Amino acid sequence: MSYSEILALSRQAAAGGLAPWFDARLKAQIDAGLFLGEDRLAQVRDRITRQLADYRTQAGVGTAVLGMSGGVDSALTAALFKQAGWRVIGFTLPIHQNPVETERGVEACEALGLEHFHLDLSPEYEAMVAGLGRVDEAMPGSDDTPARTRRGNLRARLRMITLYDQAHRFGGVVASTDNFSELGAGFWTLHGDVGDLAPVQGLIKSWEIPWLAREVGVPEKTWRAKPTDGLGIGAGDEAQIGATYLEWDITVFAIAEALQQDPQITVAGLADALDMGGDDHARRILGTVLARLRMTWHKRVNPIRFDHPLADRFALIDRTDEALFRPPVLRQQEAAHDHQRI
Ligand SMILES: Nc1ncnc2c1ncn2[C@@H]1O[C@H](COP(=O)(O)OP(=O)(O)OC[C@H]2O[C@@H]([n+]3cccc(C(=O)O)c3)[C@H](O)[C@@H]2O)[C@@H](O)[C@H]1O
Ligand SMILES: Nc1ncnc2c1ncn2[C@@H]1O[C@H](COP(=O)(O)OP(=O)(O)OP(=O)(O)O)[C@@H](O)[C@H]1O
Repeated sequence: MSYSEILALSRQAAAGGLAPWFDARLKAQIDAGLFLGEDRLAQVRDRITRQLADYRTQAGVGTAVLGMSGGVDSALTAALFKQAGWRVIGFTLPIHQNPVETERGVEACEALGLEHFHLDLSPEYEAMVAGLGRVDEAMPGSDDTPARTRRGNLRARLRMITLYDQAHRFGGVVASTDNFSELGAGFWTLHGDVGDLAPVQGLIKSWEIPWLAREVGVPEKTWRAKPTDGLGIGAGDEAQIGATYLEWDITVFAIAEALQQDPQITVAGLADALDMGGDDHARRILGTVLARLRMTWHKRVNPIRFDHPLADRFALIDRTDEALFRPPVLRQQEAAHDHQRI
């Protein structure tokens, strides 16, 4: 795998390359196998496809619906389902969208051989914003970041209402398109972005997502596109997150490495443990990453569950499902076995 390939696919090269600490760290992480080589990524792709195919036959469900935004995550997710033999139905659901994004979504449906529906949800969105205005004038009236974020989340949730309705109509499931970088950043909307099966949730956005997308036939225009939430909140994902996806992924891996070396490490001790010295840019990005992780931990365990005070009810139902009902591809033993195979 080439270092320059990672820089190109992550779009970091176009942004002027990496600052010194990130550059050195990326090279070390490539050597340590944290950034997977292309042969390993091909195995990852095959395993995900196999799991999706097994789930399809074992769970007795073969149709997936998903929103096609014109971005790489949805196109890759659709392609993986399709390769695993699913019927895949892509929905372009613009809400005051830049038409270029919608066109890319349509093009990806065509290139990947998906069935396609188009439904402009702008009127429904406007009605909802106006309706909320009856209890809260900020919703239609304010243009500050909190109001824009709330309206953005509303857009994501309106799409999800639509997709769940259509999944029911077709007797299928909603494919989830979220990735590992977004998971860490809390960069998705609760009850807006997360569907039923999430095949790319473990993959990093800077490298694994675009690499796999290119491999499985997602149009180049899409895997090269600037990542954007398309929710009208800010100027693209990276501007909103405060780091490029490559910087984000390197930093998250570095924090995990530091924790592995010293499980007692504190947030205050991280910059020194990571040898950031006087590199202000690296320290600033580390601060951004830590702040986002801290602000969003709860989203990653949503809903926060409080067990029965006198009995372990969740373990009880989990053991029952695992022993009697869960499709074999998801059972712990099978997953562990499958893990060893690759
Ligand atoms: N301590 C706590 N414990 C448990 N739950 C807590 C909580 N604090 C807040 N919450 C809950 O969390 C909610 C906030 O989370 P949420 O509603 O998700 O909203 P939010 O945190 O605003 O997350 C959405 C962010 O993701 C971005 N996004 C959205 C959609 C797609 C994409 C994309 O690019 O793919 C990105 C969007 O730009 C925005 O920055 C609160 O309203 C509250 O209900
Ligand atoms: N206009 C849209 N039409 C249909 N679905 C959409 C639309 N916008 C967003 N979505 C759905 O919400 C998910 C998250 O949105 P997001 O904008 O992050 O797209 P993406 O596919 O992740 O691409 P990227 O982040 O690279 O732009 C998408 O994957 C898609 O399933």
